[in-house]
Amino acid sequence: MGAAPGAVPLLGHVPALWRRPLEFLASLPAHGDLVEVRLGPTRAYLAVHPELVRHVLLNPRVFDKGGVFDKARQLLGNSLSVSRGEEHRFQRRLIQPAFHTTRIAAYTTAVAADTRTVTDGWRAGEIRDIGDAMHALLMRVAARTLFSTGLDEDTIEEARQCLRTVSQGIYRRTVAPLGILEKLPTPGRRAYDHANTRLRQIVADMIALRRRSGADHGDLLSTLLRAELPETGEKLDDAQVLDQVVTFLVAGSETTASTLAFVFHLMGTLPEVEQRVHAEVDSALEGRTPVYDDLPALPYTRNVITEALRLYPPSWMAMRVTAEDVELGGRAIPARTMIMYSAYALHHNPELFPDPETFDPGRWEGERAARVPRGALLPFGAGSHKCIGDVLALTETALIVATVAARWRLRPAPGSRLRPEPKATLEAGPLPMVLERR
Ligand code: HEM
Repeated sequence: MGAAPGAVPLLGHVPALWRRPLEFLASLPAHGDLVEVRLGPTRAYLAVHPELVRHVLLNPRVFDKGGVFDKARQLLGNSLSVSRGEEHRFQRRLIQPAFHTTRIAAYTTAVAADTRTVTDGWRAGEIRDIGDAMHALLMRVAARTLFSTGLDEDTIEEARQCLRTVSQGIYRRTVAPLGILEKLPTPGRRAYDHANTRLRQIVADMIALRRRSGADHGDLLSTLLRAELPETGEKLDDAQVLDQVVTFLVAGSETTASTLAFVFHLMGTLPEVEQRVHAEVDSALEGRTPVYDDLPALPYTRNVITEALRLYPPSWMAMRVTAEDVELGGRAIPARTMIMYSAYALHHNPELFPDPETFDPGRWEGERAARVPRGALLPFGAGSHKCIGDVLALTETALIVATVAARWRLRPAPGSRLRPEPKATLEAGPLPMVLERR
């Protein structure tokens, strides 16, 4: 157990966390398994060792999603991501079947077609920002997964703009940076309120429409509206479904879009990786658009995605608050102490991943994959709050990568450089890429 160096008077490590959070977090494993970080007058801890992180995440009663999540609740309602204890168990049991693999195969039947529709609008030689392009595509895919064909183009684009504003607003009001600066006046409050109201209205309209028609469209919304606990027959009411759907949009869109942007950037800068993906996609698909059942034939593509999630985990940091006095990593920690864990710090720790800054999809093959320590790879968290959308996100990502890679080669525009931006999610930042037809 050690303390992070470089605390400044009064603010402690807040300036370091605020100005260069990724570098700061990645530097902490050198100081112990549990590292003390000073947030102004408050002591917080970063759990560094994967077993300590697991211990924190597998004991949600003691390491509670308190504090910041109370604020998130005002914004997201009492949905899966913010509920705790009994309420969370109830919601998770109701909702989990909606994310069963058999459902995911059905939700994702149109991913490749949607990707084709979007990329058919691309022109060879033009330059597009890959982050923007993937966000727009992902929003279309998310709308289809949730609402089948229910949303028109303009509304999807409007929802996307609202979602951007809402996600950034939630981040500013809850996490950034660790609740300290949240007390400062935040510009754009009105824009946030407007975007939040409009986004919820769009989703509420879809729910009302679906209730009136009563039809099962086989999408995520239909599944949620019909979900019921077998023993009690309890269901979610419309307000609860609304909160869950908005949460899925907030939790699932930028994370998945960022992953895709990183994957295409990495492929564009590493020709040997790109060639292997192209060869695999060409031989597995032979010109067809991919579906869920094709994914087992794309193992290298999956490893590229896993390795991108390791190097640039969209959910780069999260936290818990101790509900009582506890011992962690041999240290007595009082109740109401913030315990952080960072997928970024884990994934960039040379003790866990040799040569951590190197993009190496081969880490996920055979023997080498078996040598990765338990809990070292954590892009989707762990325990009862583990990402419910993990398989959906990986499926959508693989289908989109395969569909795009079958026809396009994306090259970084001259002079562009990757500068990951740790915001609500770890974003790829501006990344103009030149589109070339294969
Ligand atoms: C690459 C894409 C994604 C990444 C990296 C990601 C990451 C995560 C992580 C790390 C957590 C746990 C946070 C914590 O421990 O506090 C989480 C929770 C969650 N995610 Fe995801 N996620 C992704 C996509 C999605 C998608 C597509 C959906 C839904 C459609 C989704 C819905 C959720 C929900 C509802 C929770 C809260 C679960 C609970 O508390 O029971 N995520 N996600």
